[in-house]
Amino acid sequence: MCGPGGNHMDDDSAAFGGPPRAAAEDGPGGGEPPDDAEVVRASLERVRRRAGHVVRYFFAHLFRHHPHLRPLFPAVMDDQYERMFTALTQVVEQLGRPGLPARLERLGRDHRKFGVADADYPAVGASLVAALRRHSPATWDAPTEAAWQRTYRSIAAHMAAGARRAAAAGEPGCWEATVVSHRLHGDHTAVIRAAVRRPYPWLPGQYATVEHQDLPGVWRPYSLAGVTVADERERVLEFHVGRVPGGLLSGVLCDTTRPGHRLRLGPASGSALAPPPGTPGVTLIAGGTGWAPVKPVLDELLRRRPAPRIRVDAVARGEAHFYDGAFLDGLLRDRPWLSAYWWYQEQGEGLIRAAERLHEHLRRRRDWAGETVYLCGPGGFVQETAELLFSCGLPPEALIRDPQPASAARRGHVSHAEAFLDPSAVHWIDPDARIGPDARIGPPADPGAAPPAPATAAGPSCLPRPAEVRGRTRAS
Ligand SMILES: NC(=O)C1=CN([C@@H]2O[C@H](COP(=O)(O)OP(=O)(O)OC[C@H]3O[C@@H](n4cnc5c(N)ncnc54)[C@H](O)[C@@H]3O)[C@@H](O)[C@H]2O)C=CC1
Repeated sequence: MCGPGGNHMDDDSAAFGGPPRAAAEDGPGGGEPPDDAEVVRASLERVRRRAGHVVRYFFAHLFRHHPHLRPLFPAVMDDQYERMFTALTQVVEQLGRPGLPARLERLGRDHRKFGVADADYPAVGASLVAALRRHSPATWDAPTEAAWQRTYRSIAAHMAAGARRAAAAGEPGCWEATVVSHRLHGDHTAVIRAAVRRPYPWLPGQYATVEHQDLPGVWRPYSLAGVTVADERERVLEFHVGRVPGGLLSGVLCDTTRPGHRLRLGPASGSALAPPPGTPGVTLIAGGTGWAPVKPVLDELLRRRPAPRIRVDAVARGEAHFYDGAFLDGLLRDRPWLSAYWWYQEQGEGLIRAAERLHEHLRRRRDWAGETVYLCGPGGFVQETAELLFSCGLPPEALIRDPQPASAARRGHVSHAEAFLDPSAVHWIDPDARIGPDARIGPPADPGAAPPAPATAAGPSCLPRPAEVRGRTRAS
């Protein structure tokens, strides 16, 4: 399915293509004869440079033949074109991987928020094949069409199965939420709290897709920065939204959102969760609003018995951009043993100066053995920090992160010219990567656990207040 209104890659990522012939015939989890995947991959590669035309044709075909589907998509489709082709490419790359059927079922579950019905899947498949056929005049043949048909039927079957399972379990297609508070920090980051009137199952580290009443059909993923049980019926969800230049939803969420506005939320998704129990030492590294998923993971770690050794490193583009300072102050006041550093660039310094300070600090550490690192933030920041950690000796499996895959830019382009003009045009979070091999799955939080006793095993960098931390940082 092409993610009607779906604007994040998890909505769209498994939208087309899918498990190979054997999976279609044998049911979820079947084996893969390589031919369908190979044929489909080669066929997609041939239209890559005409991707812009392919996706426009696809949507025109879909809406011409099935006009009832048009309202499921955003009014302005430009963004959707790029996302659709990115998603299509991503799924095709994953064909034959063992995790794909389960991923597709999660995707089908998530698509319930759009109001997608079982009957819509064949319509999407027919338009997809029509668009590919139209743009491969010299190479399209009967075996290619048959491979696409089988692949698509299989993916649709898995998605529909996931949707049916969620419905049978009584899960709503989406959660209606009401904004209860909105705070804008440094004209850049909004902290939004929204209440839902029914249980919202989630785990620290997960994200939810969000739609605002003023932008129907525009869904974006935001990490859950916390879910508070207000009373028996009400849960309050916290989101941290950084303004994305030219972004649709982030602008509305930062600038015009007010208490009382209505949001809709998809189910909590993603598996870059807290490290497993028994992890002796955890370093939490956040850049900008990458703090959002780190906050509940930290909260969960602090509840553990015995508490692991915890170090926090938060990076921001300026002192005013530490938007959660009050929370952090409180945390450090109550837990003087907690090691926390804040890194930011001075006025006039380049954007990456703060990251460079953090990197100098990480380079000096010698205690990576047995350490688990949770890393989140801008794609470039995550990439560079991950490379640094590996060079310090951290094994890849000890890093939990939400990476933006290196190939994201390549996948995101919808026209030949764009690929050359702006080789790094894709900026949105890649939720699909969260369920890839880089993400590690941890246990649910233990909300009943008591707070940890002050630890004596704190490292040498135990600093009680951000101001002191910043002073120390500057000196380093
Ligand atoms: N779960 C997830 O994967 C989440 C990911 N994010 C991502 O984190 C980002 C946060 O954006 P903002 O808050 O606007 O952060 P920002 O643009 O203000 O950057 C924060 C800090 O990161 C460092 N940084 C930024 N780009 C860098 C680069 N290319 N190389 C080295 N250091 C760099 C800078 O030192 C900067 O001070 C967004 O891209 C968002 O998609 C945010 C929340 C959750």
